[in-house]
Formats: sequence, C-alpha cells, structure tokens
Amino acid sequence: MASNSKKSMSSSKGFLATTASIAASAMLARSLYYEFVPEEVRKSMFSQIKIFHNLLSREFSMVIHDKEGLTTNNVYKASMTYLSSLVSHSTQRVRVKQFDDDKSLVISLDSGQKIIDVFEGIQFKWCLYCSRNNVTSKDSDGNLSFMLSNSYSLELSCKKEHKDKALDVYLPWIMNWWNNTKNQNTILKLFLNSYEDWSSVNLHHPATFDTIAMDPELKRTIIDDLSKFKKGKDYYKSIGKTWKRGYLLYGPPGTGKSSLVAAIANFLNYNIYDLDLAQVQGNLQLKGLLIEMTNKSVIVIEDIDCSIPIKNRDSKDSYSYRPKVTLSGLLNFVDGLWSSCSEERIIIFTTNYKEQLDPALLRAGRMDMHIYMGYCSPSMFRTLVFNYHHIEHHSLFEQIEALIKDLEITPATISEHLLRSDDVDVALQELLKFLQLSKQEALDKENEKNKKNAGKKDDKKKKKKEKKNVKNDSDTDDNNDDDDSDTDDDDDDF
Ligand SMILES: Nc1ncnc2c1ncn2[C@@H]1O[C@H](COP(=O)(O)OP(=O)(O)OP(=O)(O)O)[C@@H](O)[C@H]1O
Repeated sequence: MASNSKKSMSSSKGFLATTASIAASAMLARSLYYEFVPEEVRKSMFSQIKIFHNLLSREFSMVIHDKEGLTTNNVYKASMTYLSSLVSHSTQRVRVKQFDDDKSLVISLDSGQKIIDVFEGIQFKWCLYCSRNNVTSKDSDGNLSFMLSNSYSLELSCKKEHKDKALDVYLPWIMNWWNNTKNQNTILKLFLNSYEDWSSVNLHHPATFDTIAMDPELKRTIIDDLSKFKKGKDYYKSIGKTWKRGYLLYGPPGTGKSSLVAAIANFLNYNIYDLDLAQVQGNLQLKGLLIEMTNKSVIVIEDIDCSIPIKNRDSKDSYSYRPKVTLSGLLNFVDGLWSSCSEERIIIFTTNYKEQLDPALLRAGRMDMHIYMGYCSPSMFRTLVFNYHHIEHHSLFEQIEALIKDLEITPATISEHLLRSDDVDVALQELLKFLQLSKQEALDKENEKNKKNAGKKDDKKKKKKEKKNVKNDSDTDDNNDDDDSDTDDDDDDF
C-alpha cells in the first residue's frame, strides 16, 4: 500500500490544491455539525473500521472496507460520498460508482490515488485501493464458474497525535454530513459501460410522461404498470419472482423510444445504465457489469437487433460469427440466476425491427410489455405543439391533422419543424408547407407506382396476347402439318 501511495502522490498535486481550498471553505459549517453526532452513529461507525497500530510509524491509519459480507459498509459509503463532493469540484476525470440501497453518488478514484483533506487545520490523507477477488458461483446444473470481482477499501491516515481527532471528530462529522445530505434530492445519472467499468454523466433528459407523445391509453397503461411495479416489493416476494420488469420498445426510428426510456427513469427516479454490448468482451464480463449495477435502475440496451447475433443459438453459423456476448448470455443477464442478485430494476430493449429478434427474447415473461412507438397521430401532434409552444388550439390544426393522418411522419420530424421558430404561427405554417409537400411527393410516388404497375400490366397483357398468337400460329401450323401429313399419307396411299 505504501509504495502505491507514493506513486500516486505526484500525479494528484493539482487536485490537492483544489481540495484544500474547498476544505477550507467548508470549515465553518463543520464546526457547527460535529457537536451533534448521535451516539448510535458513533458506535456503529467504530464497528466498521479497522485500525492499524504501527509502533514504528509516526502515522496513525485505519482501513474502511467497502463491504461487510454482502452489505455495503456505511462508513465507506459516507466517506466516498464526502470525498466525491470534494472531487466533483475538480476537473479531473473520475469513475463513478453508486451504492446499492440509496441514490447517493460516489466517485471512485483511481486505485492508489490520494486526496488530502484539511479539517480544523489537520491534514487527513485518504487513499482508495482496489483488489480483485475470485468469486465462485454455481449454475442450475451444478457447474462452477469463476469470475473476478473488484473490492475497494479506503485508507485514512494522519499524524499519530491526531488519532483522537480523526476518530472522535472527523469521521463522526463525515457520518453526520452524509446523513444530512443523503436525503436531499440527487441528480439522476446516466451510466455508460466501457469494457468492465461503468462511468457516468448527469442525466438531464427532460422527457416525462407529460411530454411524450403517444397513444393516451397506452401511456396510461405504462404509467399504471410502473406505479404497480414501484409498490410491488411484497407482491414480487409473495409470488417468488425477482423484483424487476422488462419492456420491449419497438417502432421506426424517431418515434420516441429513447425519450420514453428517459421518461420512465424520471418517473421512477432511477438512474439509467445504457449498456453497449459492443463494449463487452463476453458473457462473463456481462455478469460483472450486472453485479456492478445498483438497485433502482433502468438498464437499457438500444437497438438490440444490432447488438446480438440473431437466432444464433442453434445456427451452425454461430461458430463462424463468434459473438462477444451470446444470446444465451444475454438471456441469463435478463432473467438468469445472476439477475436476481439485485432488485427494483427495469430492463428495456429497443429495436426498430421487432420481427428480426430471436423468439427467445420475446417469449412471454421475459419482456413483460411490448410497446409499439409509432408514427405521429393527430393527438400526438397536439402533445408536441403543447410541449414546444404551449398552445392547445390554432386555426391551422385541422389542416395539419388531416395531412398527418394521411402520412407516415415520425414525431421526431414534427418536433424538428415545430422547433424551427419561436413564433408558433411561423412554425405551424412551415410545418403545414412541409406536410403539403410530403403529401404531394407521396402522391407523385403513388402515381409513378401506379403508372409502372399499369405499364407492367400492359406489358403482361401484350406478352399474353403474343403468346396466344404464337400458340394459335403453331396450332394452325400443326393443323396444316396434320393436313400435310394426311396428304402425305394420302400420297403414300397412292
Ligand atoms: N413520441 C415522442 N414524444 C415526444 N418527443 C418525441 C417522440 N418521438 C420523437 N420525439 C422527439 O424526437 C427526438 C428523437 O426521438 P428518439 O431518439 O426518442 O426516438 P427513437 O425512437 O429512440 O429513435 P431511434 O430508433 O433512432 O433511436 C427526441 O429527442 C424528441 O425530441
């Protein structure tokens, strides 16, 4: 550990300066807090840290592991959340990890990286360590499989003379800070995978069920389904099912599938894990990513038809394809044993081509709801106008809606036109022109097609006629031949 720490010191210099100034500005608030640390917080805190007594060193240090068995250690959570609040002010790139049972954001530093926090004039050094452990698991057939899992620990150290301050004031202060901040509203996160890690950005997608344009009845059904799911902990337990739900969103591009995913996350107040299967090296890594995800999350795999080889399970061709993640690996991910290691999750697949998916993915019970996102209807148009211009009536609505009924226009295209001007009259005029033009183009195409078809029909008729004529000719010839032969015969007879 010591050599690791030394290595990382130099690389974190710029960051330390930022941290120090933040720490100084937080000082006043701290002194108000730490006097009110409840006794039970202090007691449970001491059970979660390991103190090291090194008689030869002039430093005091303690280690806080991320987990005790399967439960995440609260002191670790609090410390990491606190450190992340310091780090989030710096510009350095960090990886983000979130804890299982609450929404507190945690930024995990690179292993070995140090943070120095100055508290009441005392320097406290924090260092994060990561170790890889072998985890053994058994599948339903009793086969053993092994995988590597990361475990983290934080080391806190300071001069020996400040040991009491660290244990009696600094750590309890952090615990108290955490208890006070964790109930505040947090910003949702969008997690993206790169190989075996997740990184995140803030999710600021404004889509809600109010702004999604879709069939009102279908919208109500989805909202009811999600509400039932959210309150369903006991229900899922009573029926012996993992507390999760699967949705398949399908339809042409630009009909709002991604927007619906964001609306679902905003509705449930869940983070989104946007799983890119192309980044995953194999089924084992997929399991690893699954384990890293937290409860209360929406997992989305976009364009599932492009992500996984279609119908690859029985096909001999699958050997030549060699997919990184196989269909069976994905099915295990969706509802295999490993998927039950967490709860309160929504899994969403999106596709433009539902008919191309392997039936195994569509099987009843795997994806609980199949939701079709279609072309814009008049009622969807009204939702979009209201979103962008906050109006419910306009003299052009009737004309526009009549055209929308006749055309296959995506909500994305309508949105794009509505956004072209802040002036609703201008925007709707432009949209009307565009729709009229589209209608004209559609009519021209139709006419062209009809002409072609008519041409083909004429050709066919012509060919039929020609064939008939040829046949008639040959029949006549045959008859003539017959006549001839008769004559010949006659000749012979003669
Ligand atoms: N049903 C809808 N309701 C509201 N806005 C929509 C809808 N469909 C599309 N939009 C608008 O069009 C944009 C693109 O739509 P979105 O990305 O959600 O479509 P998609 O179906 O996921 O497309 P793709 O299949 O290409 O990923 C959105 O940002 C949104 O502004």
